[in-house]
Amino acid sequence: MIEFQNVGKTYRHDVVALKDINIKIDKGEFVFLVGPSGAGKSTFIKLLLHEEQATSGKIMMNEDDITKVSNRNIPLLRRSIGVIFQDFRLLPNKTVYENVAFAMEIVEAKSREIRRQVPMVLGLVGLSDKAKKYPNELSGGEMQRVSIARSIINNPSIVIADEPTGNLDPDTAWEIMRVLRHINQRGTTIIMATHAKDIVDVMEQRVIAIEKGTVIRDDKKGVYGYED
Ligand SMILES: Nc1ncnc2c1ncn2[C@@H]1O[C@H](COP(=O)(O)OP(=O)(O)OP(=O)(O)O)[C@@H](O)[C@H]1O
Repeated sequence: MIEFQNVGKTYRHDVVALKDINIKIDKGEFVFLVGPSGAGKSTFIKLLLHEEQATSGKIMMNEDDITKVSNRNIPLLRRSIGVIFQDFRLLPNKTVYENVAFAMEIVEAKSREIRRQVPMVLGLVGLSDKAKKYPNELSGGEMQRVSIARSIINNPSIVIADEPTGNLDPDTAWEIMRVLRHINQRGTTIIMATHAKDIVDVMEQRVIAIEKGTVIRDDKKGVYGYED
């Protein structure tokens, strides 16, 4: 469960990115975050990851107020959240298998666990036959599936996807959405910031629209609602 209580974020020089945000997201929800460029979507995500500090308010994640988390515990917080980016961010000198395994190595998982989990998760995203390939031998859709595998390998309760289909053609984008929906159906909360109108309109999931730093819509089965 995630809850924003009266959350505001003002950057330097009085740039107000978010003001008085009140949002509750339950475990297992699939949420689209939409809004024009500069509306505050990335800031919302950065606050969840503790990459930026809220200026006011509380952000509850499960039972904890993460605005109060100590520096020592930030890595632990980040581990409970998987992240997927538009530009994949894979390690070019590691194979598909190694890219995913690396996310387990940094949390000091046992080798036996790694050997068991990585093939399972690669199977889940449909990449079992690409385990030995390097990122430059993959298509965009395959690279994004590696990044999804990496995001879920440590079993986070939440996955945040920031424009995950932004670099993909429409068919490949839908492949990625099927994988994300599958992960959501296994119980993982998904928060996806996107400008992909077609995807939002067809998926009929919760849509939170942010404009000029405030939530202007929050619909259970929402639509994109913009022309771009
Ligand atoms: N580090 C920063 N310092 C100062 N202002 C910032 C910083 N990051 C973002 N902003 C400002 O905060 C506001 C919200 O930006 P944010 O990146 O959250 O928007 P966004 O909705 O993610 O946009 P996009 O769809 O283009 O990614 C904008 O006015 C932006 O210029």
